[in-house]
Amino acid sequence: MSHPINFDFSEEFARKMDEKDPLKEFRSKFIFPKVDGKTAIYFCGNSLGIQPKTTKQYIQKELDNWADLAVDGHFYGEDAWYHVRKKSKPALAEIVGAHEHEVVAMNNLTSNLHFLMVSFYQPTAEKFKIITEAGAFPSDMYMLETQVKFHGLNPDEVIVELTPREGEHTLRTEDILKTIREHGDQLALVMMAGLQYYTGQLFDMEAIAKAARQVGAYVGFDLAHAAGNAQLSLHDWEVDFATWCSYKYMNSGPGNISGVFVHEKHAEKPDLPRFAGWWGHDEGERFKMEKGFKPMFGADGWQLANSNVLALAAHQASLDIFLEAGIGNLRKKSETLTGYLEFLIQNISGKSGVIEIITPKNKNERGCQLSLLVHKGGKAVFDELYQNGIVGDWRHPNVIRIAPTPLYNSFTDVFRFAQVLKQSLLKFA
Ligand SMILES: Cc1ncc(COP(=O)(O)O)c(C=O)c1O
Ligand SMILES: Nc1c(O)cccc1C(=O)C[C@H](N)C(=O)O
Repeated sequence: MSHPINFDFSEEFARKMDEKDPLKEFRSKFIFPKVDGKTAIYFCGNSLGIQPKTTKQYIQKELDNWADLAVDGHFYGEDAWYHVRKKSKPALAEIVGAHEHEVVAMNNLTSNLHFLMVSFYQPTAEKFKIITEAGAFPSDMYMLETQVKFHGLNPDEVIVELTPREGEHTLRTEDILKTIREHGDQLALVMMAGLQYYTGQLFDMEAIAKAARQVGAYVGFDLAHAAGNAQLSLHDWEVDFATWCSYKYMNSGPGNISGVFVHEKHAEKPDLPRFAGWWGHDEGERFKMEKGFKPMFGADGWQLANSNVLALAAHQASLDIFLEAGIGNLRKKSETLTGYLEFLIQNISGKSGVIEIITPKNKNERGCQLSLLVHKGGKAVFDELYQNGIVGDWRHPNVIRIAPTPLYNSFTDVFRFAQVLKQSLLKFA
């Protein structure tokens, strides 16, 4: 069992923590952006992860293959593109806690949400409701709203939003489960974030999946903020489906490829509705160019189009770093790093309460991100942080999100952030 760490306020403490950090070398594998010509302290991996130094070389290799082989690159060479999707599977399976046949990298997150809804939202007169969290990321809201309308239904009658109790910022698991049971008879689907983008709350996906199953509803998660951040066991939790993006904690580049998980219990259901394309069709017969869609086994059967090779190359550069670091080791450091950030912020805000951390205190209910509700001078405080080279993000109306990532952030980064925060509060709050 690991011992709790006695955090302290000195720079010396941060330096010592960095010295003994078993993952400290990983920082040097990344390129840090600059603010006003100076290297930034980057806490925005929850929006866009930074670039691994190896990304260029991974992409260059595929550019060379393309230049040298052109169309032959699909079938020849050590990394023939026809099978390129297989390469990312071991790392993705480890990151989300799945079997390799349950995951595949493809498309973008919002597109995948729509495609998975086609399979897992089949409303009937009896079972038609969808439970989701209130204040979900807008793309998810628009996706649900338009999916419901596509079935000729009224979103106000179908979508049940989970809201925190009066005076609280996050959801209680017991309330989520109660809502699932209350709507059980009419519930078709629970479709929500695994980790909420605004509050940083990590939901108890295992309990939610179990409750949904007990009332005969499917369960799917948007893991944009959870994949590569929290430890996940999608297979064991019996989640039906999930999807995520790779440009946040997975550092694969702006807008880069998404991933999907489909539980193996759905691996061989050719009759499950889906919007298909040739890349989901049995790969042994794909080039027969015949009528009659035969889905591939598992998540691969949800692919539509041939793989985006350059996107996958950038993705792989980052996944290889993840495999080397190990998701368990990353999570261990992450808990300590975020605990340290919390400790320093609480001390700075003190009795004034000018900063309220709305992310849950319990480490099992959060990832690396802390969401700071700034009660006074919020935007000015945020701007001051930025002018001092600290990159977090501002989320309307009054939240600063700070996400120290275990791959490339240090304890000293967190210490420096706290110092600037203290100055900024003195000036503006
Ligand atoms: C929770 C969540 N859902 C959806 C999206 C949209 O993702 P994309 O634009 O990659 O489809 C994001 C981030 O932009 C997100 O954080
Ligand atoms: N993808 C983004 C973009 O192109 C511009 C600005 C922000 C984003 C994001 O990904 C936002 C992110 N999902 C969030 O949690 O705020």
